[in-house]
Amino acid sequence: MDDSKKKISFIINPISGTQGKEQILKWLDEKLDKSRYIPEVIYTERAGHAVEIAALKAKEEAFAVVAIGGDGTINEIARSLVHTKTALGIIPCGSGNGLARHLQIPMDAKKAINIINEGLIDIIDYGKINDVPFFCTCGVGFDAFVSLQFSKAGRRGPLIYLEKTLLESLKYKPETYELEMDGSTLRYKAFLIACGNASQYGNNAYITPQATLNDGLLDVTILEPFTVLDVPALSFQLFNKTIDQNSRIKTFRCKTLRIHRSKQGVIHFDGDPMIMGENIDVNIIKRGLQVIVPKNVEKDSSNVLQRAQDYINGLKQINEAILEDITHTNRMILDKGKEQIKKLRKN
Ligand SMILES: Nc1ncnc2c1ncn2[C@@H]1O[C@H](COP(=O)(O)OP(=O)(O)OP(=O)(O)O)[C@@H](O)[C@H]1O
Repeated sequence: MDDSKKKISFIINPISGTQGKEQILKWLDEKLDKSRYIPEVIYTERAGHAVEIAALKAKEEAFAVVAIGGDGTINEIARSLVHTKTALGIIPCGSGNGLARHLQIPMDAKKAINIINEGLIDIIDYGKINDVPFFCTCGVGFDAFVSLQFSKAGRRGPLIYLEKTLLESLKYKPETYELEMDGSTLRYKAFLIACGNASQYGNNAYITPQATLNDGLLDVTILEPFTVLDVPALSFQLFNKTIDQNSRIKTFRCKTLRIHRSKQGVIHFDGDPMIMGENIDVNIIKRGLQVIVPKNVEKDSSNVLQRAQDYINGLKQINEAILEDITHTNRMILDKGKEQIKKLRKN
């Protein structure tokens, strides 16, 4: 074996996102720099499998393990790579791709393979919610609640996520939380508390717009209860990277955060739900993960046009979800009406 070549493993999550993975495998075969890398491809067989594969590769001191999946797959791989010599690579293939978008890794798999060929490494922070690592965002409240609903939904993709979000937001009741941050304590009634290592949930929805991956700090966004009138501004600002300017939003930056709530409930880490107790500790571990990153990144690549396009795409999806919901609601009202007429006729 040629010792100058580096071992690199590609882990494919077959259920991530909506895109087929066969084409990516073809491009890998065509485009990966074989003079530099000795590649292997492994498909995950179940949730959690990528944690085991990545741990084995880190033990073998492979140069990198590349996630072909979304933030959930990245989370499983990266948690086994923290504080090792093995870097994380990403070929974005999920529904949201929050970490890849933050790092400006192209959504086009061919371009993402080129970045792996260049092999430039950066070292980034990661976070922990209680003992569970996260790399993008974690949180409590409505977004955690939706991630639980989403995991049960069976179908994946951004539209179904939005559809679920709209339906559930009508029923969701904000909770009161006590927050301890670097020595001070505050109480908030909040719709959600989002903690960002990176700036977005995915799909360019910037919930912690000022977060950076190398400041050793946690960016916290608290969304206080809001009315239907606030929704257009909130959704525009979410995609426009300016949600921190909304009057319903409070933002903080801290090293450690303790969230206390009245009862146990759901949290999310990188979009995956988990039940946790009343006390939740969130903190950032500085410079814990090596990642393959693009060479040329713009300071703020999402220019006004790109953001406007993201916003319009978001609105289109929301409209489609609302239409589908209205049709469904109308159908239910109609069915109920028919039943009542039947009953009246019988009486
Ligand atoms: N072979 C498999 N079968 C079933 N589930 C799997 C398998 N491999 C991985 N998983 C699980 O699939 C979940 C979803 O994967 P992932 O988050 O990468 O995709 P996504 O949800 O479409 O993208 P994103 O998180 O970017 O929105 C992960 O939490 C992981 O545990």
